[in-house]
Amino acid sequence: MIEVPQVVTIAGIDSGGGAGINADLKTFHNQRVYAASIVVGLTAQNTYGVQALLPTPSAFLHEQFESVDADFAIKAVKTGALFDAEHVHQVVQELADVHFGAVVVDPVMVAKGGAKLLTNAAIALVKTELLPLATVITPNLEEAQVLLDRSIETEADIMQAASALQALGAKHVLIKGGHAASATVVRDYALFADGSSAWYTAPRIDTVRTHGTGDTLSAYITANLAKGLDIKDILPAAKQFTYEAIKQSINVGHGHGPLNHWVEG
Ligand SMILES: Nc1ncnc2c1ncn2[C@@H]1O[C@H](COP(=O)(O)OP(=O)(O)OP(=O)(O)O)[C@@H](O)[C@H]1O
Ligand SMILES: Cc1ncc(CO)c(N)n1
Repeated sequence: MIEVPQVVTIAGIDSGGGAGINADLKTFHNQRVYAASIVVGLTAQNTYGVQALLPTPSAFLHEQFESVDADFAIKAVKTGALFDAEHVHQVVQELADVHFGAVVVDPVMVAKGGAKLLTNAAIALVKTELLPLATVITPNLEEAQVLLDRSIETEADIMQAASALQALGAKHVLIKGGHAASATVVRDYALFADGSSAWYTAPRIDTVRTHGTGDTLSAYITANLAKGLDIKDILPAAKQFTYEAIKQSINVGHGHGPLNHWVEG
């Protein structure tokens, strides 16, 4: 029998297939880890945006945690869209009762089309309850600004923001620069638990086909934490994988198209 690392994603489903749990599962498959999924909510969604949301009833969310915990040897977990305060709080409580290993927190707030995937009340709980559990937190620039309630303009601001997120309890911090102003490059910044840091720079790909970029990046990180790789080796590889998945674009959908999860990892 072949041993495979096992992970779980705790997030929302995208009926359009490009983001959320759907992007996670494709990335996990690409990275040859086995993935369970705990569905926090459903979205009626396509590459234009989110048309409707349906959070999972709490009792059923609990059943999913029990089912996954009872059977699998989960080595790493990823959280994505968590919808509202009740669900954030429940996920935090459920995580305390299971043994899912490394925790990657992708504090998803808004979909590419602009729809909110996290209520304002939930944001406060992500900050106070979920963030302290994070082995790695992966906010984009807007998410970092909202979590810290400050504007982030310069690279010095980004570095200070990463320190502030670490002070709130996240072990490693990766701030993603996909939404920054530069038309030529995209720069992500990592601050590690030991205080060292790194910038990851890639050419900006001129495309609107970026549905699920953040999910793909954080799922790649989760998969490779489950394999026991070092975070400092994982992050540049995660960035490269996401870059190729955007660059080698596929002709699917009419809006913010999905990524190519068949690229070599
Ligand atoms: N146009 C682009 N060209 C190159 N790399 C990009 C581009 N857009 C995003 N990336 C990379 O993709 C990753 C995700 O970044 P981004 O800031 O878009 O995350 P996100 O906003 O959380 O994504 P999502 O919309 O899926 O939530 C980062 O590594 C970023 O550098
Ligand atoms: C369900 C879901 N999760 C996350 C995102 C962000 O990419 C999205 N658009 N939809």
